[in-house]
Amino acid sequence: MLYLASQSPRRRELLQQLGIAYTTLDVEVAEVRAQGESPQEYVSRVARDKAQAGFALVADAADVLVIGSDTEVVLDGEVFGKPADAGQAGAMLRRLSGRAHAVISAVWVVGAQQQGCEVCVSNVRFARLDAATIDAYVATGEPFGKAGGYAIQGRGAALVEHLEGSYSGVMGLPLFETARLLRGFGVLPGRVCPQ
Ligand SMILES: Cc1cn([C@H]2C[C@H](O)[C@@H](COP(=O)(O)OP(=O)(O)OP(=O)(O)O)O2)c(=O)[nH]c1=O
Repeated sequence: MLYLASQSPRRRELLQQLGIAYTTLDVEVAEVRAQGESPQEYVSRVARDKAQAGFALVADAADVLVIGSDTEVVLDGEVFGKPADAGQAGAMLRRLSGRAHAVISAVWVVGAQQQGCEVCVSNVRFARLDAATIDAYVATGEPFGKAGGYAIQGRGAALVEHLEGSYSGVMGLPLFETARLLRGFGVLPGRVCPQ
């Protein structure tokens, strides 16, 4: 039985693209970067925490696998989570304007016998945004609940000049990496051949 430990509608929608049956679990984990933790270590740890919190809810059932994922925007070593209010959203978008940033997405699969993870890093360059563009975008409400205060799958697409990496990873669940991981657990058939 496959579970997705996520309340994110984007992740639920993305996982459906792989054509596998799964059930969602609502988990709440603290997203606080520990001292000395690199952005990548932090994102991976939070994704693992989510998968493990989900696993704790269903561990009694047989053959359980739980997916957990986390996505953060990173600029100059600083991790941008989800903006708490319009002021924070505007400040994040001003920082991202005219520059490239990394979007790190980690996915963990946790089972009783086995666990594994993949981390996906994409590079996103924003166009230079004037104050009116930022204010109008924040006013749409789209930045809320999104790492870095934008949604590439929504109106935020108009801010993104260039993407190198994984579109699904930026959106919240890197599907190539997730599928590769699930093949390793026998949830999907076949395997990805080395180059
Ligand atoms: C950069 C970017 C992020 N996001 C979203 C994906 C994630 O939902 C969110 C990052 O927050 P997360 O903390 O990774 O996830 P979440 O709290 O929304 O969901 P859960 O922990 O229950 O799984 O930002 C987009 O939808 N589009 C984007 O372009």
